[in-house]
Amino acid sequence: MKEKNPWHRPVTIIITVIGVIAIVTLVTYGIVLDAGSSHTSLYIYQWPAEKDNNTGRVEQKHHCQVAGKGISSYTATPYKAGESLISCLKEAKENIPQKMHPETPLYLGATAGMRLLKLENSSASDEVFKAVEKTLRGFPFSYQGARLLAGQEEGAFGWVTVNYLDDRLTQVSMGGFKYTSVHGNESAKGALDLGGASTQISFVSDEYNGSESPDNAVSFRLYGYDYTLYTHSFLCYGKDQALRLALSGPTAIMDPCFHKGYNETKHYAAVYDSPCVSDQKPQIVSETFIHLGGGNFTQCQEVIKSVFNFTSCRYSRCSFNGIFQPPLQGQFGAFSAYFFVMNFLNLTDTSVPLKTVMQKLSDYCATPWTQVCAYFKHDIPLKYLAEYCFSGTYILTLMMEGYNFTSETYSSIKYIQKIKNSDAGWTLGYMLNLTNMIPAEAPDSPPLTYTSYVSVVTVMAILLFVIFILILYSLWPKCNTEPKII
Ligand SMILES: Nc1ccn([C@@H]2O[C@H](COP(=O)(O)OP(=O)(O)OP(=O)(O)O)[C@@H](O)[C@H]2O)c(=O)n1
Ligand SMILES: [Ca+2]
Repeated sequence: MKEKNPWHRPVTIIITVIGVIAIVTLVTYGIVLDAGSSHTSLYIYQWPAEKDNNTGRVEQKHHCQVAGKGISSYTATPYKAGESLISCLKEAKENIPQKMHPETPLYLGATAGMRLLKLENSSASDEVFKAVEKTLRGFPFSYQGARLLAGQEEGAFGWVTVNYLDDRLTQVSMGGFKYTSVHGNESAKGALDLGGASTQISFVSDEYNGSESPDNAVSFRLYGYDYTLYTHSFLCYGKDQALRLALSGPTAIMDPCFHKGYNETKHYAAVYDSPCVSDQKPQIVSETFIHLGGGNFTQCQEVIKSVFNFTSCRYSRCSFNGIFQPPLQGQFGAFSAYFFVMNFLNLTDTSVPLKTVMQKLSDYCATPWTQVCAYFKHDIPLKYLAEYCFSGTYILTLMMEGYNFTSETYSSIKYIQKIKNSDAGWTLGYMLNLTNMIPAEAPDSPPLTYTSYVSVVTVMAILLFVIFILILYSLWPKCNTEPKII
């Protein structure tokens, strides 16, 4: 008779299946959509399920870039704002085990593009949110809302993300003694986020406790430490809106921030249909203007300086436009467009002296447009390509003139895109906050990363399985080979 394979026994199969399911369900997921002014991104995060409220480390599992522009661009056809999200949501379904869909929280946060639309046409912004909500509710996840983030939240959650991923918020426990590796104000890292329509600066400073300009203060208690964060979001000072501000000045015809030889006919509407510049629209009949490049870094700096107002400050000190800012302190992580632009320009190394950085940017701006085009046109869309001289100059001017970094403190900035495979940005901090994932008090045990947690659980599951098989084997009825004595 054919010997029965023990793997075919129902009990073995059931135990194996339960084991596999147990490993899979030990992971929890969360989805955040970042509805930015220029585009929307979907992020899937994962973390060990048993550690929701403790030290579990959240990691980015998947990123999907929604095709097309940001949701605020769909004012004429709001339903298309909803439709634009479908393909990334389908990707999310594929990337999260089906069983986990109903308990996966789904958030959408909109930033400066929708802030501007709300200012301009509040009912149009409501229509876009309705359309987006309809799409999100049509997916099997646990929909938690689509809302407009305040500039302060955007800045503060970006700061939380950077410091969480950098392990700057936790305490480490070793052999029963707790010691603090890095904590509190001295070691927290500031966050600089540059979007298309707004820009955020957030940092902790010993000289800021929130009493001066309280609107700029955000207080947290995280892992047993109190933080009072200074944060400000400048609406209209993201790089796309700042370009409009610069273009709307008197130098619109010969623009030193574009390469020599650049010559494009543009619609005035493309510059002025934004609340950031609508009051500056020239009273002329013509619908178009010719945008000519001058390719001069120094003149470009002057044009950009003119978009900042340094004349009045009713506080002890200000950045620009009369906004309070305490003295800069510590290291800074600069992400989003700060990274995209400086990475393209090959200028992310901040140990290079600022003077050299400026010289390199100046050389780049002076390169004729035909030469820039010929070199990069196969890799970079022409619209992006045309703007890098402006964007690089804007970044340096914003940092040096706006935020008061100096050639000495420039090296305290690090241009970053990802930290440990998770993108720097507000989305992770937003989700950590809404899922109560960062406790106010310090946990007793040291944090375990998601990967090490799953490894430990997998090893334990395999061990248990082996023990189970051994027990089963020992209880198995055996053939007695010895001759029976009758
Ligand atoms: N590889 C890339 C990707 C984006 N950009 C530009 O970077 C800017 C900002 O992008 P992002 O940080 O994604 O801004 P949003 O989140 O869309 O805008 P906001 O935060 O202001 O809502 C945009 O001008 C975009 O065109 C770029 O130059 N290179
Ligand atoms: Ca953004």
